[in-house]
Amino acid sequence: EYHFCVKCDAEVVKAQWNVFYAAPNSGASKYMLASHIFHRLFIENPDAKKLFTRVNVHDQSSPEFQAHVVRVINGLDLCINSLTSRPLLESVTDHMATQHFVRQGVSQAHFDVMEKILFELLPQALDEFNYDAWTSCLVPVKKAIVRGLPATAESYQW
Ligand code: HEM
Repeated sequence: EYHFCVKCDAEVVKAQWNVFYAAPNSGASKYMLASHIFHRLFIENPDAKKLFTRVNVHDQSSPEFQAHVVRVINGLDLCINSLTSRPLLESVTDHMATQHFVRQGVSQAHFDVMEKILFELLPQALDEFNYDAWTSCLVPVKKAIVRGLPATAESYQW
C-alpha cells in the first residue's frame, strides 16, 4: 500500500535538501523558509489561520508561532532524511498522520496547497532542485500523512 520513492531519487532529494538544511549557521535561512511557507499558506487559504490559534497565529512573530514554524520545518526535514529507510519513513509518516488527524479542521486540501507552495519555494531556496526526484519522493509522503484526513474542511463529520 505504500509506494515511496526509489532509493536513487531519495538520495538526490536528501543531498539537495541537506546542502541547505545541514549547512553551518543556517538557522536564520531555515526559519525564513519556514515562515515564508506559512505566509504563503495563509494567503492561499486564509481560513486555515484559525487552525493555529493555539500557537498564537495572530502574532506570527510571537515565540509560540515561531516555535510552531520550526517544528513544521523540522518535521519536513525528518521526512526527507527518512526517505532512504522505508521502516523509518513509514513510522515517521504514520506519526505525522496521527499528529494531523487529531487536529480538527485539517484536510487533504490543505496539504495539496502546502505541496504547491513547497514546489514553488524549494527551488528558490535550494541550490539544486531536481523536480522529478522531489515529486517522486514528496507526493507519496504527503499521501501517507493525509490518509485518514477529510478531503476538505467542509467534509468533516463532527
Ligand atoms: C510539509 C507539511 C507539514 C509538515 C511536515 C507538518 C508538520 C507538523 C508538525 C511537526 C507539527 C507539530 C506536531 C505536534 O507537536 O503535535 C504540526 C502541527 C500542526 N500542523 Fe502540520 N505539518 C505540515 C502541514 C500542515 C498543513 C498543510 C496543515 C493545515 C493547514 C497543518 C496543520 C497543523 C496543525 C493545526 C498543527 C497543530 C498546531 C498546534 O500545535 O496547535 N500542517 N505539523
